Amino acid sequence: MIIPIISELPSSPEAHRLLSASKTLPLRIYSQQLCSKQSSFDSGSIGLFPSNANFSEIHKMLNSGLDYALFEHSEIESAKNDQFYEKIPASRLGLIFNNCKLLSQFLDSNDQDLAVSIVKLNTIYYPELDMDLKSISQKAKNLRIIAELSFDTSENSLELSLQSIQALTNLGIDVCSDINNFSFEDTASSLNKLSYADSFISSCGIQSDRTDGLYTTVVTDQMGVCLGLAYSNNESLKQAFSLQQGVYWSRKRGLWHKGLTSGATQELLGLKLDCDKDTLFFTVNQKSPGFCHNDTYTCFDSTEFGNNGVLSRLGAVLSERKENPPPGSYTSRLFNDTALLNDKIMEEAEELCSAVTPDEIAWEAADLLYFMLTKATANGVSISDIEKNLLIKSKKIVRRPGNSKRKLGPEESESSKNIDLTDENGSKQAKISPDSEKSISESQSDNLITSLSHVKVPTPEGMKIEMRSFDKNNLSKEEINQLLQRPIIKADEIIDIVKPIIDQVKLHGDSAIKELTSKFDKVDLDSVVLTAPFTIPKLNENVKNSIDLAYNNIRKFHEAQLTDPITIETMPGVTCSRFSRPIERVGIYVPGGTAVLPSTALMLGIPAQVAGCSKIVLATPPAKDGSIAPEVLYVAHLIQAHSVVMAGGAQAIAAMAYGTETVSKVDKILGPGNQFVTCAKMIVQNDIMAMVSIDMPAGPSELLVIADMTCEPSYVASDLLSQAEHGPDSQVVLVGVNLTNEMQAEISKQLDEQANKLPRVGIIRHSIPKSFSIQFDNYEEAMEFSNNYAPEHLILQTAEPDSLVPKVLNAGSVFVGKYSCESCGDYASGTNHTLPTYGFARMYSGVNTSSFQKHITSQKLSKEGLQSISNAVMTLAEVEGLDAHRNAVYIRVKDN
Ligand SMILES: NC(=O)c1ccc[n+]([C@@H]2O[C@H](COP(=O)([O-])OP(=O)(O)OC[C@H]3O[C@@H](n4cnc5c(N)ncnc54)[C@H](O)[C@@H]3O)[C@@H](O)[C@H]2O)c1
Ligand SMILES: N[C@H](CO)Cc1c[nH]c[nH+]1
Repeated sequence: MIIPIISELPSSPEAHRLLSASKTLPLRIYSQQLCSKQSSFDSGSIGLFPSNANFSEIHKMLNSGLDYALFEHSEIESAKNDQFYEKIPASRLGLIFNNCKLLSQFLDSNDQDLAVSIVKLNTIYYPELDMDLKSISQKAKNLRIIAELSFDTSENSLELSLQSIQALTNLGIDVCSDINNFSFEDTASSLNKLSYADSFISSCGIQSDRTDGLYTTVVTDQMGVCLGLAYSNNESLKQAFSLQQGVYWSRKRGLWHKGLTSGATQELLGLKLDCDKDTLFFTVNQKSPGFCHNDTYTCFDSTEFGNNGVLSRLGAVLSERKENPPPGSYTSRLFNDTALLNDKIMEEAEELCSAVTPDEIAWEAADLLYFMLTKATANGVSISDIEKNLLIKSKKIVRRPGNSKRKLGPEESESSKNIDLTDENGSKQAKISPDSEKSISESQSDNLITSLSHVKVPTPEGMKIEMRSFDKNNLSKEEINQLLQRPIIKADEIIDIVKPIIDQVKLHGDSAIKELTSKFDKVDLDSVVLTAPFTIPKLNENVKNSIDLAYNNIRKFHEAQLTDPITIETMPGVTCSRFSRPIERVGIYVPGGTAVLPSTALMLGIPAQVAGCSKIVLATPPAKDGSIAPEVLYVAHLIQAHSVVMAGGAQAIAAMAYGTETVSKVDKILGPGNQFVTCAKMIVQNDIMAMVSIDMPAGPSELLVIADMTCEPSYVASDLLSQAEHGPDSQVVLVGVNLTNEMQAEISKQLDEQANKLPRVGIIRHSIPKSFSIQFDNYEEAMEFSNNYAPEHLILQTAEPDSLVPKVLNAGSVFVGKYSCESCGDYASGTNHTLPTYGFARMYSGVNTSSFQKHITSQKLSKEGLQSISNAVMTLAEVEGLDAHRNAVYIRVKDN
């Protein structure tokens, strides 16, 4: 390929055109002077330097994307600079030799690897006479050899020069020459210049493998999205190169300047050949609507970009929003509100740091990408600009150690026993001192207000795992209110994911469930439902006995919740009663994304069975091998489930809400789950067509422990960890009543020690920094805080825990005294573990027997009863202007 040498900035339109054409070629050489004017380099840039050049400058350039640094070999030799070869990495070094002999000698005597060599051929070159060059090209297999032609520009010699270029190309040697030796003008030869387009053709070495002699041409955009296939020949290629546009050879119509009539032109950005030089690769900036004759962006997908081009599409949409902001567009709002955009970037970055599972990480990374690209677009930076920088960074020869700018080193925490949560901008979030006096200065409090409930920085490995610690005496009312809040859930974004899933299941039933299960759970199901009787693999005896014990206790407690009908005579002859009836068809969701939960199957199935529901449908995600855990199947058998739906997430909820070919429709759906499950429950509950109700909205698990000086520190720590291990968003709270610093330090030590021995310590490193302890002076204040927080689980580890129970106003379930650990309630004591979270304990109860029942009232009035109530009913009906109501009484009493 031809490699132009560029020594000065273009001053004429022709020079500009030559320069921009040079940038489409794979390589170009810049003088030192031009190199020092560039802060970053396009891919394929080579710099020409004297041997006494400042090496730190050259390093900077290599770090900024310069591909190779070139030096005159003779200068290095004469400078006797022994360390020269140590200064530039061999893979980025090139040497210029004055003739073939010198290069040959260098190759024979020097074990120095080179990336590039340039051999100066000072006259018109006749390859058939130069045996040296032939032998060098065979000898130097891994070395790129470039011949510098000093053209004889007399008219006859120009033709010879083109022949030389072609002959060198055939030897696998590139040709470089000063860009001023070329011209795009038709009259190039009369100007004593070489035609740049002809030189390009002669040097590219393309050969057709087709009978019609055309060159297959792959066309992509800057992001590598394939737009389609076209054909070229020498004529079209010359046009493409000289116009810097997409010009091809149509097999039907001949020369085809893409978009000349439709306006969908292409700016040519890059031109290269494939490995065996029979296919061209054009990189273009495609103008709208696109490359395809069907007016789509690519020829391969009717949806414009297809899956491969999602980032391209996002880039295009962002640019479009910037140019033509539609009213009410959120992106346009971000363009105009830099502070909001910066806040969103920080928020999403923190969420990405907190993400643990691959799904969460992909989700959060996508959010962050959107906001990052919005910032880039707002400032005129395109995705290909970002890619260019990634490429430059990948070429760095000197790298920083890669330490974070955040002060989170273990040494620092060891020495100061403080965690200094300094954010990327250097602003303090909160200074935490577990063993020393807690204090939050005035100046910190502003930051604290935004960060108290939203600390998302996980504890790095090797650092002490500890909760943030506060004293209510150092906090304002507003700060205490901040602590009571749970993290904000991004409902809109989750709805955008869940709604299409529900619609898909509604529309395509079982086949949609199979498709979604394959997508999200990576399981290909043959059938969606297992129907009773179930085939249960043999269970370990101890496991089976434990499930049986739990079943009996939970059943006893839930049977006790069955209520007798109420019958009462409100007035003589007026009898009112209330009785319960089971909800006939119920769906119970047993989560299974990160853990198998037979205990949740017990907690939901037993009250349903006790209530007498006639059809219990259990849904749970299948394991990777498509099976359902034997423990869950055993529980399904114990609770006499009608069927097991082998699906999870929103698709399982939709299937039970609407029914499919094999999944039975239900009247109520109960059970916990992740944000997709919860969102789907909320959506189907609001769809009148589904006619389905739900138990309650659910969120990540929570626990609040109230402890005084009589508590056992190791028990407190173990309880906190038992809920912190559920998920990265779980929150645990220690409410201390007059705990000394020593006691707090002991609980903190126990927490760290126990956490580090747990297999789920990775999750705990996320959940514990989101958790906190807070100290109060008395039980009243502690209870008030707990009631305002409304925890899912409340543990009382105090001297007289029973005395605090009457003061509990809001909580899902209470665990009284130091032996009542929360785990017992999770599995086997008898109470239910499906409980309201997120503060919903203020108005919701946990799942219980009545969750599976409805209560029906009835009444019976005697003649006397009607007589005695009639005046009141008719008067009130009159007040409301509802005469038909009044008349129904009047017609009965008028004759008496
Ligand atoms: N409050 C309680 O009583 C209680 C009891 C047990 C579990 N939990 C909670 O339930 C939750 C269980 O969550 P889980 O994820 O382990 O199981 P899950 O069964 O709730 O969710 C798993 C399903 O989510 C779907 N899903 C995953 N990624 C998705 C995506 N990107 N888009 C759409 N759908 C996707 C998949 O279909 C998968 O089957 C946890 O938060 C846990 O703390 C609460
Ligand atoms: N603690 C959970 C309710 O928040 C339930 C559970 C299931 N398995 C263990 N625990």
